Amino acid sequence: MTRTQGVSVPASDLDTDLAGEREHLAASRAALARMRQRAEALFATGHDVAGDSYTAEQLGRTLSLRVKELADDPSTALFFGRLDLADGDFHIGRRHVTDDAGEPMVLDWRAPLSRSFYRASVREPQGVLVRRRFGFVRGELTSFEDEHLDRGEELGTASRILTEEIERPRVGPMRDIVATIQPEQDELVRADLETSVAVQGAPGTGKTAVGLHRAAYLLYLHRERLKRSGVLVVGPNTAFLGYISAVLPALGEVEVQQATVDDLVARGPVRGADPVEAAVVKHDARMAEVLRRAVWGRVRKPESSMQVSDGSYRWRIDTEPLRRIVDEARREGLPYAVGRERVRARVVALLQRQSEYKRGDSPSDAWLRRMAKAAPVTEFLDAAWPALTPEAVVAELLTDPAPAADGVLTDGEQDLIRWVKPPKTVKSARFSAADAVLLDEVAGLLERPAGFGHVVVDEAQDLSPMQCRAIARRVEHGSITLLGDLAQGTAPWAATDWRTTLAHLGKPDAAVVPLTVGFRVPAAVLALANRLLPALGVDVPEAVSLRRDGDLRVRPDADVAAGTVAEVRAALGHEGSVGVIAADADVAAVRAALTAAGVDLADPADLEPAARVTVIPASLVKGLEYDHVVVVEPAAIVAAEPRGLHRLYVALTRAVSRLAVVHARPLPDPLGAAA
Ligand SMILES: Nc1ncnc2c1ncn2[C@@H]1O[C@H](COP(=O)(O)OP(=O)(O)OP(=O)(O)O)[C@@H](O)[C@H]1O
Repeated sequence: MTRTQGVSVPASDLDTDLAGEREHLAASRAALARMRQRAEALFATGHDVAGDSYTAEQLGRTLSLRVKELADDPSTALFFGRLDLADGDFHIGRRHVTDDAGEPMVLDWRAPLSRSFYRASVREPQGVLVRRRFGFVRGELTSFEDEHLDRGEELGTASRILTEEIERPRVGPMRDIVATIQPEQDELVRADLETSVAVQGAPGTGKTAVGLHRAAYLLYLHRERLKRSGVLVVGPNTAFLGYISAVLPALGEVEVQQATVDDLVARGPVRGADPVEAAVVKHDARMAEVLRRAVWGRVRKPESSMQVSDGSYRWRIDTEPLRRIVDEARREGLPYAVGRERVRARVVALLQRQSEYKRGDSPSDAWLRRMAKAAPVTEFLDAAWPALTPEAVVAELLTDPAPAADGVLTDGEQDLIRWVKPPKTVKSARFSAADAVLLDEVAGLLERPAGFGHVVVDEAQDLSPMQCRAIARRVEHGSITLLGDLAQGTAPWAATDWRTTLAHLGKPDAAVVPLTVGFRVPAAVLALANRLLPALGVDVPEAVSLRRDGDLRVRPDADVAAGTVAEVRAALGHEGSVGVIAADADVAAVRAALTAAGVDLADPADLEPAARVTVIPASLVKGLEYDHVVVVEPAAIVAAEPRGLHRLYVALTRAVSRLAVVHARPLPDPLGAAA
């Protein structure tokens, strides 16, 4: 049963220790149940104790979240580690558990003291005498592993419990890694709230895991502040967001917003589509200047004086003061819509001064409001500083780009974005996904959006400059954790260096930190994928796999469908999930072949599917992983798009244990040469 490493104690002592730990686990579980009961009782009486309905609602919300947070999932370990320090020992787990007297039974992994669990080493023991890691099987404590740092014992990545955790078959959505966060990951997780950082990591180095744990850590440390502003996780698509959606709730965090960039900028349904060449222009950083001109180009120099009557008197403001008001407001650098109201307020202030002078006392608030809405004031504003909507600005630009784009975009680029058939009204315009990003840029010029305290951006290599700006607007006063791999960039505008991306995100000075230890892809599989790296045109460090176990098969087969069925059948002989990745256009045929062969297929959108086999288009597989991956016809995946080799690199690096490559056509060059 129990085998601890590096410790020379008799087996009976180990058993005693294990029994003691199990007792502590049972007592902690009971204490947690009592904490939950107390929270539930409070929840039930919340309405009676709250003074008014608003407070009752707030209190009810807080308490119901608290009840949710205190849920005990018997299948996961309540604690996974222990630190023996000179002045006592502490169990480290997913959340604080206290006994009835308020004494800690389990420390939250995010507490300052828990840091040593992840970082202490023989060289820097940080006061730790012994670090103990626990092994669990289905929530049952079955083993532990001690490192006597005080005696120079240190396991590092040789830890059996770490190895077992990494090699555990994957089923269902992504899991948290609190029990086994590695020191270089922990450094990123626990960076200050003010710190923005870009993490360049090869496939499977734990970037997504780091980003999610960082969000949980920041929420723990800055709960109140971040509750007000919010934390946002941006991912590449909804399949990915579904896959990661369980991690933060498992860590007790149920209030983090998760969105794709498209969700973030959506103002209405996407009803149009762009040819890729047009999308490339629309996503280019120069569009920011074009749109700035399109908006600010609407401000006109006042050409005439204004006369306003309040029923008793007629007031007049000359052209010159009106010009001054407009010029000054322009120079103040306010958002456009705020500037318009500023101009209105200053015009009314001039009228007020005249009235005071004439009448000898201040006009009433009602008078001020009436003047602000008076027809001549609004007419003046509409001419000098017209009210705008993002839709109207973008529609006008796409109908006739020249006024705003001349000198910024070439004639050819203007032709690409010009509508062939302009819509009759702005309302009937069929805006595309790329247009939504432009609409968002304009909305940001008109009014500043509310910002988040922290934003985690995953798969960031695929963000366009304009998408980066959309995120930047929402995190101007907050910080960013940027996660990505330049080698996995598949968008036409994919980043080739992080500095440029960071600049577009408004965090030009953020550090770029590499992660190179691979926790997913076995060494043999990684060796195959790494052959593609020199052809990908980016300068990134290779991952070094922690996994020696995996298996790689390359299967030339004139009948790809039959070969795929055979590989899937072989895969089903092992435990775990099976992902079949094919070029998007081939997916239907692959599904049909497997179904005809009697293989049950899971719906890719189903997070806890009954069937183990999922057929997934290459374009949607980013960020996901399966125990066994079958890549169908690499040549077709490469041929499907300009950055097809990058797409293939992504597909080949989804395997946790085994990869099979089935092909009838020759393998793409970098693979074929050495296969
Ligand atoms: N410290 C760790 N302990 C155990 N498992 C880990 C650790 N770090 C990462 N993993 C596991 O390795 C796998 C890959 O992690 P993750 O998806 O975060 O990598 P990634 O760098 O985002 O990969 P990709 O570039 O392919 O999106 C996941 O199953 C994750 O749980």
